[in-house]
Amino acid sequence: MSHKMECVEVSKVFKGDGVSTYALEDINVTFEEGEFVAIVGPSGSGKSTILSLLGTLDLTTSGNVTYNGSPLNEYSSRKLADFRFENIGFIFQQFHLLPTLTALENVMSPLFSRKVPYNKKERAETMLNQVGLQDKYNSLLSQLSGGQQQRVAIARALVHEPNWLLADEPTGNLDTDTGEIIFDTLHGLNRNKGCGVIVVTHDSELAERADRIVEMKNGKIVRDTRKQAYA
Ligand SMILES: Nc1ncnc2c1ncn2[C@@H]1O[C@H](COP(=O)(O)OP(=O)(O)OP(=O)(O)O)[C@@H](O)[C@H]1O
Repeated sequence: MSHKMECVEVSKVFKGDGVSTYALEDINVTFEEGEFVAIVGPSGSGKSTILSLLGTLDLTTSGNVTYNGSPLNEYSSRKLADFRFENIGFIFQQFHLLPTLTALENVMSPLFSRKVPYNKKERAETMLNQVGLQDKYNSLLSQLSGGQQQRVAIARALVHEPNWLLADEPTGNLDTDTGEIIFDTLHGLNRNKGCGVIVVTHDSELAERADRIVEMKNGKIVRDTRKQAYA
């Protein structure tokens, strides 16, 4: 099975107070299995919206998002939840972690209600090791720095070994050096695990490190550039 994701004639309209906003307008784009993609563009251009649709956190107004050719609009909400668990990991600018739990508990949290054929604690420890937090298993989230918290968020997003990691401004709240470490962590996971990464960023220097840059403006893709593999 291929893990190709595709937007086919996708539009997303938000209606409120009698005003309709086209967040996305007739988007056609394909993301190939294992790609490392940056989505850039001005504020309000539709970057977060496309990420939400790819991750099935929201539905299209028209058009379809397909996974391995299968249209996600036709999935029941239960099937979508399973689809997300199997295929999608999310990270956000604000981490969305639980401050009163430890790093290890946060990483294990997506597995709490799931039956899985592996040891949950060992899996969570492996993930924390991969992001360089092997000495922080039992630290409370509130005791960690912003960069460490984001690394916990990455470990949590990857704990179920998704085929895609979708990241919305994961370096937005961090200083430049920490942002680079986070970006390099994502890159390493992409290279070593073959997990596709789509990252929304305002930072054009970070975006330059991706294999492909998709540029958005006013709900449309205005440029799509692929480059040589990251050295
Ligand atoms: N829930 C919503 N209700 C109404 N309008 C929305 C909603 N979400 C997004 N929009 C509108 O859709 C457009 C695209 O928003 P989106 O968040 O995708 O942009 P963005 O490129 O991610 O911006 P930023 O870089 O500021 O996060 C904007 O005009 C925004 O105001």
